[in-house]
Amino acid sequence: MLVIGIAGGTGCGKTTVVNHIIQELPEDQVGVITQDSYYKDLSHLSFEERTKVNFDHPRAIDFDLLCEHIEALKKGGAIEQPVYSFVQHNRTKDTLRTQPRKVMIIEGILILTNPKIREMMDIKIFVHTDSDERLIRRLRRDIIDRGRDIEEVLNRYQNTLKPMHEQFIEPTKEYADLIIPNNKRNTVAIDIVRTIINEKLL
Ligand SMILES: Nc1ncnc2c1ncn2[C@@H]1O[C@H](COP(=O)(O)OP(=O)(O)O)[C@@H](O)[C@H]1O
Ligand SMILES: Nc1ccn([C@@H]2O[C@H](COP(=O)(O)O)[C@@H](O)[C@H]2O)c(=O)n1
Repeated sequence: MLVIGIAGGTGCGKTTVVNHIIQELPEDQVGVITQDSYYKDLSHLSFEERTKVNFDHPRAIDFDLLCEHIEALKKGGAIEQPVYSFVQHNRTKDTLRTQPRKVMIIEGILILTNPKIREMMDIKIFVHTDSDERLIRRLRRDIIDRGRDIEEVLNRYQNTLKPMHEQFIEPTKEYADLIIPNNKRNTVAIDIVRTIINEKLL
């Protein structure tokens, strides 16, 4: 199994890049795991309390479960990937049965902060987009798709997101084998990653 990690700050375009990469690749040979599915279960907190959680700190992620799942997939077993609700700030009761594939892509802001997960990756990619562009994209996306308003996004950006990005996410660029500039849509980089994957699938 070829494990590809795709990291980068919020709004840099990780999900979009992954979707473009897997387009035209055989569905039964490539799988995706998203770090967002592994936010810790916060059912013990009220909704109000959950809105105040720092979701940009590595401790917000259940890395033990993520590691366990990657290990299981590598051994050929299927996993039950949790399904996350950004509206509820919590895991839902649903899970997504995820089968092992020849190529597994793991994407998320903090995936390169964890040494054990880095070890399990064959290729580490960091998607770079300037912070002003990321904030603009995040504002639009969170208001349209994640049930937020402008105040919520800007407060979170100033209070936790920006400092956590500087402390934890940006430094992981150093671990990347490949940095994809994504201020504009980068079809060349996507084609390169697709070529690498196609070689593995031959
Ligand atoms: N290269 C790009 N140019 C313009 N908009 C983009 C680009 N890549 C992604 N977007 C948009 O930015 C928003 C955030 O992208 P997304 O892929 O969800 O980022 P991430 O997964 O890194 O948080 C989405 O609305 C997406 O359509
Ligand atoms: N309940 C939550 C959980 C996470 N976030 C934010 O999501 C960002 C990571 O996801 P991307 O798709 O943008 O990479 C992260 O910056 C968290 O602040 C949230 O807003 N609410």
